[in-house]
Amino acid sequence: MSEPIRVVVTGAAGQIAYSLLYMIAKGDVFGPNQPLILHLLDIPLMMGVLEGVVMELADCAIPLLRGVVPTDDPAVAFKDVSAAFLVGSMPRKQGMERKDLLSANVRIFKVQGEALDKHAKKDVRVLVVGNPANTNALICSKYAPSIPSENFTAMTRLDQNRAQAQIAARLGLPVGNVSNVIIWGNHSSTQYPDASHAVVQTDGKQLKASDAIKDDNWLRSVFVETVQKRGATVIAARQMSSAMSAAKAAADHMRDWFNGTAPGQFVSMGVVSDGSYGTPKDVVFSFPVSIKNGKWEIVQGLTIDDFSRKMLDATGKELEEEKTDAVGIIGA
Ligand SMILES: NC(=O)C1=CN([C@@H]2O[C@H](COP(=O)(O)OP(=O)(O)OC[C@H]3O[C@@H](n4cnc5c(N)ncnc54)[C@H](O)[C@@H]3O)[C@@H](O)[C@H]2O)C=CC1
Ligand SMILES: O=C(O)CCC(=O)C(=O)O
Repeated sequence: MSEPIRVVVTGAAGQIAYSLLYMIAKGDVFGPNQPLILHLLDIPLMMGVLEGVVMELADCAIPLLRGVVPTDDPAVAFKDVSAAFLVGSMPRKQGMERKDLLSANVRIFKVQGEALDKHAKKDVRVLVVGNPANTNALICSKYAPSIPSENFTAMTRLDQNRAQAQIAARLGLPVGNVSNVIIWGNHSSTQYPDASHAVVQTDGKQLKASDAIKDDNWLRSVFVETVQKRGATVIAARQMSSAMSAAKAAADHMRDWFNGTAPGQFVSMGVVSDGSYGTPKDVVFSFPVSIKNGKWEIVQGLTIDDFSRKMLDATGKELEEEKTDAVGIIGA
């Protein structure tokens, strides 16, 4: 067994963390041979609740979990961490867009960027879950200049998982038979769930998802809108935002980042854009990536048709606007 690594989860007393902590502690993310010490950050008001979470983690009796550090101090929370799940922030309520959370949440990511810069390992891998995730990740990275910007990512894996599930349901296939669905752009209702490069395994053969579905109209309308609006649909049903599925997606994202993707397979992550596919530079844009040796690379050379071009442009424009708003809020 290797030495324990330190992993921080912020918003540790909240709903997503309640599912996520167990997954991390039992080895779903860093593997069955990687012991870890969990750092749990929340706000002072939540320290009583967090104490209960710490008790439950102890009562899970998980051999890989070698220590738990509950705290309301970012300096303690980010000390020497190798991986950071930045969940802590306010979730939206019914009727809000995720960008309405910018004024409440973006300052959190400035403070946490500064704390990561001072206290975390320089190769820390950061996943921002708290909404609006893409722009929060960008701000976090800006305030952590000593950590490479490619170490900051935003979560669009939940959208990817939702998209795979929709295609699997449409074809009556297990979800594991669907791969390479792409989420482009923002984790918002402008995101572009794109099945045009997706593949499915059916009757022992690999097919393009669009050839199996044979309904391009559905793929460009109902499918896109269902995935774009799924977060709001869950809120309307649960009166709370998605949590179990968000935790699973966060675990999937970080596991693939640490372990890599299979040859030919790609996954979607919000990463600082280099302008690939004509997208705006220096916003956190979700792209298809492949991952090897802990490094992601944007998958290049995919065909972008006129429909896709419009969708990429719309979500890119929203990200540029959010960036301007965020800079305004932080500067104010
Ligand atoms: N990117 C994605 O796909 C998804 C993002 N989300 C977002 O994740 C965030 C968390 O959602 P939930 O866990 O359901 O919310 P929650 O309200 O149950 O928990 C949030 C926790 O964060 C804590 N918190 C607030 N400010 C903090 C700070 N400065 N430092 C540390 N902790 C802080 C709160 O005290 C609370 O315990 C929300 O912004 C939500 O919109 C949720 C689902 C999917
Ligand atoms: O939609 C929301 O704001 C709730 C959480 C979320 O981001 C999601 O479910 O996709």
